Amino acid sequence: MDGPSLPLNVRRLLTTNLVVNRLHMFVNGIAILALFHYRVTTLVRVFKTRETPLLPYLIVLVSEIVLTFLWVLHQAYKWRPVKLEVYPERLPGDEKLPPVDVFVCTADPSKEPSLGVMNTVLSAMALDYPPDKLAVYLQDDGGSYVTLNAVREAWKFARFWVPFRRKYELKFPCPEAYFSAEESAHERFIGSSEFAAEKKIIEKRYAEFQEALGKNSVNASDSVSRDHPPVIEVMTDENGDSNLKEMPLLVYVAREKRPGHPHHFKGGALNVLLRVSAVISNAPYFMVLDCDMYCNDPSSVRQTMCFYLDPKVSPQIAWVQFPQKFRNLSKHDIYGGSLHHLYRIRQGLDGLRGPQIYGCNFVMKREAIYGTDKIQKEIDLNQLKKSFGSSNEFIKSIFKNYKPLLPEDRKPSAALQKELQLLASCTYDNGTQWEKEANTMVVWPNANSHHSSDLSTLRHSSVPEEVSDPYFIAFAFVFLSPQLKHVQEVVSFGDSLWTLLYELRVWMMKSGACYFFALMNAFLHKLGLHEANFSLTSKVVDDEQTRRYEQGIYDFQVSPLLLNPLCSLYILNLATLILGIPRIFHAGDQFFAQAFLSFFGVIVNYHLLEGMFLRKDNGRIAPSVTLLSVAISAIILCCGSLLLIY
Ligand SMILES: O=c1ccn([C@@H]2O[C@H](COP(=O)(O)OP(=O)(O)O[C@H]3O[C@H](CO)[C@@H](O)[C@H](O)[C@H]3O)[C@@H](O)[C@H]2O)c(=O)[nH]1
Ligand SMILES: [Mn+2]
Repeated sequence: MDGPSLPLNVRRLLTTNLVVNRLHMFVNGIAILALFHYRVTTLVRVFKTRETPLLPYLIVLVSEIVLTFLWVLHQAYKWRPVKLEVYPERLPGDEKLPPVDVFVCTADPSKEPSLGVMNTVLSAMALDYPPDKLAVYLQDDGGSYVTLNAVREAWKFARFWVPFRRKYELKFPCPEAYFSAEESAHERFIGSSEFAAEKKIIEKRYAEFQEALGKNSVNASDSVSRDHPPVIEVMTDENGDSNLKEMPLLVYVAREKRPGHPHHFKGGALNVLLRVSAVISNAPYFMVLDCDMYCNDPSSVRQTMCFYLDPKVSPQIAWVQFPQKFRNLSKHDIYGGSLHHLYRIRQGLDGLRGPQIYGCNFVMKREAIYGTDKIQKEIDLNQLKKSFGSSNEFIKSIFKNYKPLLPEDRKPSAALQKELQLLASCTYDNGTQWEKEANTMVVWPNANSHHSSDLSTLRHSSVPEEVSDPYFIAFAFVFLSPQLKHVQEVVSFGDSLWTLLYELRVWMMKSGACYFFALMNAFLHKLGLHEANFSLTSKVVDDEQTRRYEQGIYDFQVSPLLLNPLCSLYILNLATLILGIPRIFHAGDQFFAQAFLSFFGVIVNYHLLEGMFLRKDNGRIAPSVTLLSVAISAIILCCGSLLLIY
């Protein structure tokens, strides 16, 4: 046995990366300063002599200030990269582990097929954790009987899957992943005939389960209701003779929905889950999963306990964030779906005060989100009601030693049912502090909010420079050094060089489309002209799209609104390159840098050119989008020429 003094987690400094990062920061910083020196002196000269129009210089200066500001902020990610290591095998015995509640959110069985959602639920139930300390809640924002039936089926299948996973220590807690993974052929008990026989039975049961869900999912979209009372069902065995202690708790929750009542999307769903679970299991920790994010490793919750049970680390942390890992990525990961740039950022954040929350796949302290570590015993009850709403039971649950109300047979008493109806009602948190703070805390769509940190100096040099000018070197350096740094990061992370191109493309596409609209949204929201909105991502697999993705062909079947700015920029860039070529021949190296940057943009984003003009398949950019973009870029080009004249 390992002695108690062995650490549960270790923070290893990535020294080589740290040195490379800081050196790069220093040198690149000096080059940026040189660039600003050049800019300011040129600007002063132009201002005095008025030899050329002033405006383009000012625009470039402002964009450079913004980019430099972003660059400086991003250096935090690189300041102190560390790697966290955990040793779950050193954790104390099961009796000392704290309970954990798992929250899974789903919203619409026609866009989020039941089989996938139930696989997420099953993967959480099959985690390597004491079953009497694990409770899985599925919150159904569709209020759909299709989902409720699917949970009942999942419970039946889980009765076999959970003990099977545990008995044979399978590496995949998610049945779908287990049955489709090649690695499952290397499981520990693969040689045993008993295992083989049992596996066969489970496989058959899984096939039956799949079939049942298939039948159940007919009319999935009609089953969705936006006007219904709360429905909460704790799964249990009807005959009551089996040993429930060996199964984690499984609870279906559909919070009340009424037209005209804001429901705050996933944030609202999580709030209801926090309240409902408080009176059922009230675990001090909760894990949040999106319905398509199954647990990939049976030990994941144990891994988080390596932080929470470490008395030195635990008081300083509110959550432990897992990386999101995607299955079925194609060889050419054209959309950067591996999210490795986020992994790299995480190493930096771990070295500071820890990562941001990604919106799912994290384990959080209940206390941290309640803010209750500050509550003193003597606090006034009315004060608490202002924060936590009117339920006495919920308020009692905040204090230590609270015993949740669910009896051992998992059949809620009438009193508990009444409490649950109250806690899952859509008006529960009206007027409370909770409504003001917590709903907005989780609801903000945070996907796509991460920049690829390495690239923000990309467009730094963009105004006439002669190759022979000494400042040209500074410009060239500021352009090249982030690219080289990006190469170093990608390669040292073990990714292929293609990743460079794909990450660059995704970054440019996000900048030209997503960030642009996000900015507009933020402005409109500030002006009160726009309500926060959320449209559910469809998880239904489209064969044609999958085929294109496998072949590394971009799919442009998205809203034209997103494509227009991107295509207009591309065409603009292409046009200036073509129009500028004769000038390069006349004026020689004076335009080299400009021409090179345009050329770089055209080449990196070649997939847009292809999508607009060369492809014929359904995934191409619609001709109407191309036409509109040509028109927009022509207008910008004309305006630009006018600007240059004055
Ligand atoms: O009204 C709603 C809308 C969504 N969801 C659920 O929220 C999750 C995320 O929705 P999805 O459409 O998959 O959003 P994505 O853009 O893929 O998700 C990103 O953005 C979300 C919102 O910030 C984060 O929660 C996710 O972790 C992050 O991956 C899913 O399980 C949904 O079922 C609800 O429960 N109620
Ligand atoms: Mn999602």
